[in-house]
Amino acid sequence: MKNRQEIAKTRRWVVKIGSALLTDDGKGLNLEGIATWVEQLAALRRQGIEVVLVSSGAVAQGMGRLGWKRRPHALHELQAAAAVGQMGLVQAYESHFQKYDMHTAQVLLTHDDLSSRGRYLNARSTLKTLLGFGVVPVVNENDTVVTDEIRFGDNDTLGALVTNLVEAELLVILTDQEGLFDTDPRSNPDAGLVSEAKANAPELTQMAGGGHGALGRGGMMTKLRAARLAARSGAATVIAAGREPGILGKIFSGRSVGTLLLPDKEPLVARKQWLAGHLQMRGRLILDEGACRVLRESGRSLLAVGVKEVVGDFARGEMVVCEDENGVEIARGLVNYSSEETRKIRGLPSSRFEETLGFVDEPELIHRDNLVLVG
Ligand SMILES: Nc1ncnc2c1ncn2[C@@H]1O[C@H](COP(=O)(O)OP(=O)(O)O)[C@@H](O)[C@H]1O
Ligand SMILES: N[C@@H](CCC(=O)OP(=O)(O)O)C(=O)O
Repeated sequence: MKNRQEIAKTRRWVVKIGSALLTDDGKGLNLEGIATWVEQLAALRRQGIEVVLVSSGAVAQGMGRLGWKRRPHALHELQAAAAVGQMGLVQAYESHFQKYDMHTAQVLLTHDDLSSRGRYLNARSTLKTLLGFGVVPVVNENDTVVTDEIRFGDNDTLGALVTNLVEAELLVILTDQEGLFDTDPRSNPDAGLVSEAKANAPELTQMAGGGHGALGRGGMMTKLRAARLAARSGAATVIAAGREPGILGKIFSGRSVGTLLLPDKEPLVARKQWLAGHLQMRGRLILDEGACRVLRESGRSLLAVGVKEVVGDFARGEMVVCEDENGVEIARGLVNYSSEETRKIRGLPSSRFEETLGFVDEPELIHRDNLVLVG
């Protein structure tokens, strides 16, 4: 994406709503706010945009339900509050989306889910399947099970990782400020709004250095970092005021609201670079002539039926090299089945996976989105 006019052409967004907005200055869950955001999200859906919602607010809502006045420090108490509060949070979203005949799905993620390759693929295919069914996934960190060291801590980072995961083109971070200012507007009334910048521009780091609000966790620094993470898969980020009426529609129509942080690369280029450069190869698949031709000429997914031999040990989600029978590398990709499973299903059509393995994941051995051609 190069400018705001291109936002209307995007098809998949991640929208993150922060604690600062959701918890109504500590007075419990901001149900009025939720009603207006859901209305706007439903309108986006009617424009053909698929949306993953990343919502904070579980801890604050749980504190309200348990009658606690102050945020506890003990991790187990925070985790208990989150478990109680998450119920209220998803209830609120589900009942509001129902008014628009839309379904929601609760998705709780930990850092492990996104850093382990196998779970990464699982989370990715579940989220994409939900989007395909027109469901709005409501994502939060799985506060109940995470330990201190591996907490995302703030949902900005989680929003960015989900953006990478589902290859969204836009990450929208709704917060209690109009966007990124050149200094913290809470402590400096003359602070000026940054309307547009490259996510990786070094001068932004100092601007975002202020603290965070009483209820939020990350402040602007984690939002800037999130924009930089999102840019790694070619997504743009808009940081904007959740309380401004119709804010999502304004962003969609290219109005100059909030801060637009642009990636350096287009999504496809970014993804292919990531696939090609950042992962260790774990094994090799030797393909027959037909499979080589299909990959080279039509850019389709690799099916097990075209695999002649499997070399090495790999797990689901790991990177493998695809070669022709003369050892010439054709492509690399993330494989949907382990080496042991692939040995059993090589040469077979996907209709026979279930009888052979006792289960079936994806019908493709390597999905074309996870495949990069070499040369
Ligand atoms: N340069 C800046 N521009 C805008 N806000 C900033 C800046 N530096 C720090 N902040 C603070 O970040 C807060 C928003 O972050 P946070 O409280 O974590 O919200 P959320 O819960 O929405 O993530 C603002 O209320 C503001 O005080
Ligand atoms: N997972 C936590 C949210 C963490 C949090 O507050 O993040 P943020 O909205 O980025 O300041 C919760 O639901 O309470």
